[in-house]
Amino acid sequence: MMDKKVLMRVEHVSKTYQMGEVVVHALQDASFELYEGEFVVILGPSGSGKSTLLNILGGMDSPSKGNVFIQGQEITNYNDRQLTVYRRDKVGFVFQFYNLIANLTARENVELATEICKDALDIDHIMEEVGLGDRKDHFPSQMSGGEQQRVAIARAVAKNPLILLCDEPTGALDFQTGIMTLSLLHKINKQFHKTVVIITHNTPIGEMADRVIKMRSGRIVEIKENIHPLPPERIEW
Ligand SMILES: Nc1ncnc2c1ncn2[C@@H]1O[C@H](COP(=O)(O)OP(=O)(O)OP(=O)(O)O)[C@@H](O)[C@H]1O
Repeated sequence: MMDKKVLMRVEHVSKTYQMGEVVVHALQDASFELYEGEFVVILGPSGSGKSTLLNILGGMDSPSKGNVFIQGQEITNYNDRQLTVYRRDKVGFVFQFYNLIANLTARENVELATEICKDALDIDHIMEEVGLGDRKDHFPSQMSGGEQQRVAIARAVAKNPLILLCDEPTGALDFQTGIMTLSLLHKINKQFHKTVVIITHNTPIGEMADRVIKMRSGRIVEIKENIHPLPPERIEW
């Protein structure tokens, strides 16, 4: 990384769930920073706390302990209204199963997301950038899984967020389409200088990241920097 400007800081964050008599430690004492323009993969097996961490980063959940900052502002102090604005304007979400609205076209899906946020980018430009310039008027059911995921990525990017949070974005796709999706996220990361965070249990995806945060049983067990991240096209699983 040339310029390591801190975008987010996570300090001693824990999350516990009370399940009757049992306390589940979903996340224990996580601390790390995310830099501007960085590509980060959070890697870990099922149940290791990845979604819990991503939900906290995205302001969808709050920690039981610890503090989270974005650009020096503490989001763990935000009230509900401030959290709504944070999720709406600052964070782009990409999910495993796309979560598109079935009765809206690709373009309308993107448009809807941008209508509620402040600094949205030009929709048609973004649709071109994700390779859907000629598919804008298709409905989700008329598109392949990979195309639907590209709409979801366009929707997240068009908001012009500070950070893109992606939850198993290749989880529902075959290998080839998965690689194309990762290439697109890589391009968005470089071209738009957006911080991208992917959570996955798929180890090889870590090879394309600037840094890999490894989790096990609710804890960060390793943070590894890749001096030479692999181009997504060279990843295999
Ligand atoms: N709302 C909840 N109530 C109770 N326990 C929860 C809740 N959410 C998560 N957990 C527990 O916290 C732990 C971490 O879950 P989390 O979903 O963060 O893991 P994950 O790494 O994202 O797993 P997966 O890859 O399967 O989604 C698990 O033991 C899970 O059962």
